[in-house]
Amino acid sequence: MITLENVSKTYPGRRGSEPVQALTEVDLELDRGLLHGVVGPSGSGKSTLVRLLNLLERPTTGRVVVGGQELTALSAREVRAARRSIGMIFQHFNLLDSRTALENVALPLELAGVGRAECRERAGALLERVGLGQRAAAHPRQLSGGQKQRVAIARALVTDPTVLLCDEATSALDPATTASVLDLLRELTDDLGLTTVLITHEMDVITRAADTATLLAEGRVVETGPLAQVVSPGHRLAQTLVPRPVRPVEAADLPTDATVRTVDLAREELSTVLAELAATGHHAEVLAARVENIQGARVGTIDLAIRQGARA
Ligand SMILES: Nc1ncnc2c1ncn2[C@@H]1O[C@H](COP(=O)(O)OP(=O)(O)OP(=O)(O)O)[C@@H](O)[C@H]1O
Repeated sequence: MITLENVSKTYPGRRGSEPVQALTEVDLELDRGLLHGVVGPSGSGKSTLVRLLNLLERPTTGRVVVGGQELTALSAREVRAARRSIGMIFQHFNLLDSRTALENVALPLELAGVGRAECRERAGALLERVGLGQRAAAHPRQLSGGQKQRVAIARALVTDPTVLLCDEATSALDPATTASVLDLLRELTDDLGLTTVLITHEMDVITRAADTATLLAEGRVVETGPLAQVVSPGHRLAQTLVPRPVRPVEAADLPTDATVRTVDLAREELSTVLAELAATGHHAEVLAARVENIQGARVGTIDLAIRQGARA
């Protein structure tokens, strides 16, 4: 559905400084109808990558193919037409405060020349779909962050796109609102058969909503694959996404003569560690643990207190 082939992006240097290599030889296949998460530290190229998918930025080299159409081979006019099948939402919503929620959602239809009655009807139906039917007449300043993002989602979907791009769409929201917006994106992806690409620096966002995960570092794809696969032992993403105990182990937690051994389920099996400890005559006790089930894979960490000798 979305293919990046050997894509590199270099920005010209600002005011005489060196050019910035934001992406280097990126190859990526994102299947239709799934929610794809892209994570990576600040400056790793996430925003650049998502902006290449609707040619808000042009790659320096390489091909971008979306829905069978090679965007990088189209004229400027053809790109504008192709963008109608690609919706986008942003961290700061980008709504017009002079317009009501309904008028914001209707804007892309107005710009496409759709008649007033149809604009209102389609925009109204989408506002209902995102749970804001009652707030159609409100202006953005009268809405909460989560409600504003729902309006932005409705606006992005009003032209019936097949692809939805989300650039840090939950980064300005509190955890509970983030969860409800992610659940909505998940639901819309499934119900409308969208291909959704979600860029984030928050790992929880990926584990809650995504079908696949891609890790970027310094402009390169380090790892990509189905979520259940990349959280299993031996994967870089497993180490990044793995939950840690809420509170580190403190000396007061520790029985006398004990040492702490942290078992990272992304790297090793608990049963193997326990068997090895038993074989060498050690006794293990759980001090702290945080383990989650991510699409059938158990990930997390367990802090054990280890003592020589069998249980007293
Ligand atoms: N328009 C631009 N001109 C010059 N350099 C840019 C431009 N946009 C991004 N960059 C640089 O390209 C690199 C990748 O930036 P990008 O915004 O894609 O990363 P990111 O992973 O989204 O970071 P963040 O999480 O901080 O938003 C960075 O070094 C950044 O400074």
